[in-house]
Amino acid sequence: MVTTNLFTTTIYALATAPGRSGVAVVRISGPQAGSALAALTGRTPPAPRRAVLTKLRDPRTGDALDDALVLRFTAPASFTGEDVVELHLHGGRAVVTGVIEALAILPGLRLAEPGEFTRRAFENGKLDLTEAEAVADLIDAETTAQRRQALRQMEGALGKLYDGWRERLTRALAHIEADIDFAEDDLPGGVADAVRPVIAGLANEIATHLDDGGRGERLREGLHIAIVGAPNAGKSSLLNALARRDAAIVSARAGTTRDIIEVHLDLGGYPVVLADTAGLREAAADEVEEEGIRRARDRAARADVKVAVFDATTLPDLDPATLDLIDADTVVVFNKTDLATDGNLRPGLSLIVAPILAPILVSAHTGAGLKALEEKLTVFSADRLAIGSAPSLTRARHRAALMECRESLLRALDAPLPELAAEDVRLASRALGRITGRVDVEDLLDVIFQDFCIGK
Ligand SMILES: Nc1nc2c(ncn2[C@@H]2O[C@H](COP(=O)(O)OP(=O)(O)OP(=O)(O)O)[C@@H](O)[C@H]2O)c(=O)[nH]1
Repeated sequence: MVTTNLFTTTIYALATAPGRSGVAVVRISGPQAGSALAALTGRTPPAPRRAVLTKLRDPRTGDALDDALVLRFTAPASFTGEDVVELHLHGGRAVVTGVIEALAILPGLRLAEPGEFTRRAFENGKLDLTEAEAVADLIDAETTAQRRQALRQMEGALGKLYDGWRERLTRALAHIEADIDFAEDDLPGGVADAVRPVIAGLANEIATHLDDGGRGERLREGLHIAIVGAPNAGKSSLLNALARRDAAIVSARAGTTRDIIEVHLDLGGYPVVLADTAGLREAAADEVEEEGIRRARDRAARADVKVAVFDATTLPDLDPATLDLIDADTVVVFNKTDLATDGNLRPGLSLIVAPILAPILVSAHTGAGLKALEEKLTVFSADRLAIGSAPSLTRARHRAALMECRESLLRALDAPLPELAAEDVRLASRALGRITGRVDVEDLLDVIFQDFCIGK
């Protein structure tokens, strides 16, 4: 990775959300940042890291643009590693537009691309790639658990773990290469006994790290929960009650929901994508409903957790198609308990015997039992998403690189010649280096940083 200042152009962008706000921050980064500030204030820039209230003027007309708080950081002690200026403006549209237009005419300055500030921070050696990704995750974090994971990764937890592994591989490689250089005879034989446990141990650690149920990736995206059940069981009503808004259409006509309806919820700090699905029945009214049922089954199969809804008024009959979908990842719900009788509930409850599947009695109409349902879903979410003491990988690209690394290590252990083992260890080390961006990642950068917004 390059650690000197690479860029000759200076970039600027609104770093806060567009639109009207109390304060809007425009960020400028690059060698012209200080002179851009001088052009707007008509004075020499203030001392670094001291907030100063100053008048900003259009350099062409002298027109006052704002009374702003300005802050300057000098390279390399800044977020990007370059000279950086932050203009804390009054967040009116005309103020922001005036300042952006004034910056646009200054020589050597241009509007930043999405993610370009963070990309410069990476390219100037201020962040590794996992930390840069965590900046995007922190900005996107909608729940407490997501924020915690992003902060931990931004502070370098994942990068340090992979760098530590890479260091161990570098030492193992040196050992293998020394064996090759100093071997008296050209005897066949793979990895020396001294190095073997290091490589095998690391392959095991990587396997454990990979075998985490995808919790880091799921925590970023949200746990997928699908509500399934017979037509008219009250699935849409339940989704609306949990979302506290009318996201799905409710009607007394069976087969109302035809496609998947999704809502994003925060359940006890965990992000959840709750999906309403078409009611399961054999005889679909038409091909649209048939397709809806196919999608419902598909969603149920892919969901992390299912909520199987039964209409309590039809107990002790249990819809067989819904029963079929129940497994250990299912929360069973008897809905419409406001209408159900003892004659329905008592025999109904005795039907589902596994304690983990104990039905929760709810009424989407009165709200009875919804708290218990939310609590149960929160327990399921915590079980699948809670972050442990070791950091979790958070992206498919981390997973792919770690699998590649592990495969190379296993090959190294089986290699018939030390030269071949050395090559495999080199490949393993390179796979780890690609996660943190320590080696040849030029092709990845556009993909990674395009997910950022402008100004980040
Ligand atoms: N009394 C009572 N009625 C309910 C309850 N939940 C749903 N309903 C009614 O049951 C009917 C069907 O509700 P929906 O939420 O549309 O059921 P659904 O399972 O989504 O139906 P499909 O879209 O056909 O699969 C509507 O008339 C609702 O008002 C409940 O807890 N109590």
